Amino acid sequence: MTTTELINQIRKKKSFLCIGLDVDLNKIPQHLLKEEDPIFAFNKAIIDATHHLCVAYKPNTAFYEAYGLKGWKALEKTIKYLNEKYPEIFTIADAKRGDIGNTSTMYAQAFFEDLAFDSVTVAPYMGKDSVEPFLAFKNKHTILLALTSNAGAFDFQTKTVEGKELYKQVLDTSKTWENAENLMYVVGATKAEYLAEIRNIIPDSFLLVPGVGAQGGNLQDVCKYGMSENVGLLINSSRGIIYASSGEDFAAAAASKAEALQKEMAVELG
Ligand SMILES: O=c1ccn([C@@H]2O[C@H](COP(=O)(O)O)[C@@H](O)[C@H]2O)c(=O)[nH]1
Repeated sequence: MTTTELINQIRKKKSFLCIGLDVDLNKIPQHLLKEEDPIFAFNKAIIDATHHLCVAYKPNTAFYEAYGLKGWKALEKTIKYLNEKYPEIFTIADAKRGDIGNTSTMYAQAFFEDLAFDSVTVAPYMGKDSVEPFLAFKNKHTILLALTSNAGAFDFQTKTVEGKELYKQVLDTSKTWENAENLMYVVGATKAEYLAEIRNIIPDSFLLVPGVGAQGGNLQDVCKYGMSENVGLLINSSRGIIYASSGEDFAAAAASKAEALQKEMAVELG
């Protein structure tokens, strides 16, 4: 999907909501456990109930890898279902990959070609040659970790190196890489006060913003400091939406949580 198509979807749906599909078999409604593929059954119900309220879904691959082959198969079925039934949806594999060049190429093939995701999250710390193999894919997006939502972000990302915070070095340096137009960045909603300075460095780039909901980030603050002319935001909520109820009504309950966020987003979009 191109960035222009994503922006059009945001305007049409009045939403820049990304729903995180972080499926934990201990948290999904227990009646689904008798299904042949409980993870896919859960995802399908959530997607069917919420697709009109969001523009993106973000399965975090850890939640699938944890269940071995059956988890990976459920991930494969989920992305295939999204691509076939809801091709207008932007898809994010939250996999946080990145390695030496030839290995990164294989990761990129896995997520962009085999699974056919629109984007993948990538860690920047192995540098240019670890990220450029992802950037080489046309109309695919590499979402680089810039300033993450967790407390550990302060261990390295905000430390000053050669007169500049490390996350700012990531933003500045990555802009010079080949096919940098295919970059987006992760900035945690819990770090909203950093967004104004981040926008000075990358005024137009799309930001994936996790941390609203269960982690306590605030949507209005993110919009105040982070919204760009073309919106430029995908705000993610995972647990806060998908585990709204553990009963038979789980999909409807998820839709109502998603709708509450979508309505707040519509206000922000004006
Ligand atoms: O900085 C980051 C980067 C990624 N994440 C991921 O986003 C979701 C958040 O889930 P919630 O349940 O809404 O807290 C999850 O997959 C994280 O691994 C993040 O939280 N922060």
